[in-house]
Amino acid sequence: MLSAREQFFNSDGGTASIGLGIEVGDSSTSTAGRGVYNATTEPMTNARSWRNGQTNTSTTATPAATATSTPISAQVAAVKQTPLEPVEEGEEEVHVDMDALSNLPSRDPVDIEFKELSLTVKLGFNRGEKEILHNVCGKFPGSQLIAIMGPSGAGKSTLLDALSGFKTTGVVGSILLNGRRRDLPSFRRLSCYITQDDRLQPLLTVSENMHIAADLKLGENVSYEEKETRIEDILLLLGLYDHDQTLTMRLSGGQKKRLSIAMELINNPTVMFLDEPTTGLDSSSCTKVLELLKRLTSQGRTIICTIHQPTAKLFQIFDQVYVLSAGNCVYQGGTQKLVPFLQSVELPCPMYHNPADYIIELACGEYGFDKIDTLKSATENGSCLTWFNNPGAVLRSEALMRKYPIPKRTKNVSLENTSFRNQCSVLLRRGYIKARRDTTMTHMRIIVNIMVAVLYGAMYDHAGREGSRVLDNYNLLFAILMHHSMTTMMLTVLTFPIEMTILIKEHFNRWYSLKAFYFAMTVIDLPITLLSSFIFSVIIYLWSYQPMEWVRFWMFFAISLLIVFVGQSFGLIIGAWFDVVNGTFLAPVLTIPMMMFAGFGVTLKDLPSYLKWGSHISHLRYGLEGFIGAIYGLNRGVLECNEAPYCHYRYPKKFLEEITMSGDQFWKDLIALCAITFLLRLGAYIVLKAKIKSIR
Ligand SMILES: Nc1ncnc2c1ncn2[C@@H]1O[C@H](COP(=O)(O)OP(=O)(O)OP(=O)(O)O)[C@@H](O)[C@H]1O
Repeated sequence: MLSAREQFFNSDGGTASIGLGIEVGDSSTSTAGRGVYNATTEPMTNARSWRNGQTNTSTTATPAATATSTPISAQVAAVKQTPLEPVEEGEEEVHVDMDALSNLPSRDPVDIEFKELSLTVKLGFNRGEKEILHNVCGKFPGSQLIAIMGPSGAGKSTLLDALSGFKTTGVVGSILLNGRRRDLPSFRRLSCYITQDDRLQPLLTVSENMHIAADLKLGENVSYEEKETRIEDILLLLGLYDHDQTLTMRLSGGQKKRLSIAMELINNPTVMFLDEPTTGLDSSSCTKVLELLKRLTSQGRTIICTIHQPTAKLFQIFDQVYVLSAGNCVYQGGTQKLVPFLQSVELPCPMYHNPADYIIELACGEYGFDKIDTLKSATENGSCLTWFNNPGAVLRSEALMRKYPIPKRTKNVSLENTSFRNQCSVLLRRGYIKARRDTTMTHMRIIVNIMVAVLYGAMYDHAGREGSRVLDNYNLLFAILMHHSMTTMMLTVLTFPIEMTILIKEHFNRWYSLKAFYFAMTVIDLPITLLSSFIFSVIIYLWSYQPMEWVRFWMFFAISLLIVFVGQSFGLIIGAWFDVVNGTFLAPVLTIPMMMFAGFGVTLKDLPSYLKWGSHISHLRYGLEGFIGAIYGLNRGVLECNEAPYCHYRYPKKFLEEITMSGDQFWKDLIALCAITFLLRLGAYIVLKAKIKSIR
C-alpha cells in the first residue's frame, strides 16, 4: 500500500486524492486547489494519527471528516502537557526527576546572532574551493530550543560547526554573542558540542564516565560531595540514575545520547550544540531526548540542534526553526509560525501535511527551484525576524550587551578548567580502568606475546648456543624484531583512530589539553608494554638457549623494548593521520624499506652507495645490530658444535665478519633507537596537533 506521501507524488498531473480526505491539484509545482492550512489553522502536531491509519478514506475534504478527528488544538495541548511519552509495551521506563533540574544553577541567556556568514572549504590540491554556506544570517535567542533543519547536504552540520567554533577555517562573516563579537576562547568556556555519533568510553560505567567528566571539568576546588550531588542530579534528570553501574557499551542508543548530554551538563554550559541528537533513535527516545533538551532551556540555556526531518510531534517541541537549502536560509522563525509564513509566500502547507516535511520538500526543490528563491527572499536569507514567536520581545544588540554581558577573556589562562597535573592524573585513572577491562588491548597483547614466543622457541630450540645453527639464530633475531615492530604498530594503527574521535570531541569541549592526553596515553601503556615484552624475552631467550649471562639478557631486552616503542610511535603517526583502512595498508608498506635497509637480506656493506642513507634511518638495522652485539659481541667464546660434524660459524668473530657487523656497536645502536623513538614520539604529537587543526 502506498504511503500518503507516495500517493501524493504519484498523482498524474490532474486532481488526485491522497487518501486523507483531501483533494490535491497538480502535484509537481503548485499547491493551488489542495486542502491547505490557513494562517489561523493550527498545524498538525501528531503525525502518527494519520500515519497509523487513523485516516478517513473518503476522497474529498469534508467538514465531517475533520470533525471526527481529534481537534488539532487538543493534540497540541496534549503534547505540551505530557512531560514524557507514556512508556509503550516492552520499552524501558525512564524515571526522570524534575526536581533535580532546580539544583542546576540557572544561566544568563546567550543570544547568538550571525551576519553574512559564509563557509568555504578547500577541495584539495588543484581542485579549488567550494562555498557551503552563502552569506546566511540568523538570530538564535537565548533560552530556546532551536532546530537547524534542511535536506541532506544543505549545510546543517556546517552551520553548527561554524557557530560553535568547531570549524574556523574558511569562515567569513560575523558571529555575535549578546551583541558582542564572538571571542572564541570565551565562547568555548560557555558552550559545548555534542557530536552525532556517541563518542563515549565503552568500557567505563555510566557512573565512572560521569566522575571522570566531573574531575576533568570541575577540578580539584570542587569537593567530592559537591561533585557527587551534581552527578546524581544530572543522572536523575536524564533518567540514567538506575543505570549508573551499567557499562556504556551496554546502553541503548537513547541512553548513550542522554549520557553524552549528561557528561557535558556537568559544568553547566550556557549554549549547547547537538549534531543530530535524534538520529538512530526510535520515535519514543527522540521525544524523550528533545523534551529533556527543552527542559534544559528553561534555565537560560540556548540549545541548538541539527535535525533531518522531524515528525510533526517532534517539530512541535522546538521553539524556533532555521531551515537551510543548499547553504541558504529558507525559513527562520517560530515553529508555530511556519504555516502562516508559508501562506504569506503563497506556498500554503497542504492540509494534514506535516509542515516540517513540507518545508523540507520545498527546500529540496521538489516543487520547483523557483520556490527556493521565493523562500530565500522572503526570509532575506535569515535577516528577517518577522516570523519569530515574539518578534517584539527579541532584544536589540545594544540592549543585550548591557543586560547580559558575556564574561571577558582573562589573558594567559588555559582553556581547560583544571591543572595539567589534574588532567594527567584523571586521564591515567581512566586509562587504568580501560586497560583492566580491555581484553583486546591488554589480555591479547600478553597472550599473543606468549604464543609467538612459544612458537619461535619451538622452532629455534637450542639455536642460540649451537655453532651449526648460527644462521638460524640470526633469522630468529630478525623474526623477533619483526614481531615487536609489527604487532605494536598494527595494534596502534587499528585502535588509535577510535581513540582519536573521542579525543577530538573531549579536547574541543576543553576537558583536557593535547599535552595531557599525550602524556597520559604514553605513560598508561608503559606497564603493559614492559610486561608483555619482558615475558616474551624471557621465554624466547631461555627456550632458544641464548648465552646465560645477565648482561646479555638485559641488552637483548633493552633492544626489544626500544623496537616496541619505535613500532608504537610509528603506528601513532599513521593512526593519527590516516583512517583504519589507509593506515592498515600504509603501515606494512612503510616497514618494507626499513627491512631492506636493516642489513638482513643484503649486508650493509653491499648496499648501493646511493641507498646507504637508508640504513641510517632504519630502526630495524639498529635493532638487528644491537641484538647481534648482545648475543655475539662482548668477545663471546667458541660455540658448541653438537648437532653437526662441521660448524662453519663456531667462532662468532667469523660470523660477525661475514655479516659485516663488528659486534661492539651496542651503545651506538641503543642511542640511535632512543633518538628515533624520541623523534617519532615528537612527530606523532605534531601530527596529532596538525590533524586536529586540519579538521577545524
Ligand atoms: N570538507 C569538505 N569538503 C568538501 N565538501 C564538503 C566538506 N564538508 C562539507 N562538504 C559538503 O558541504 C555540504 C554540506 O555538508 P553538511 O555536512 O553540512 O550537510 P548536512 O546538511 O549536515 O547533511 P546531512 O544531513 O546529510 O548530514 C555537503 O554537500 C558536503 O558534501
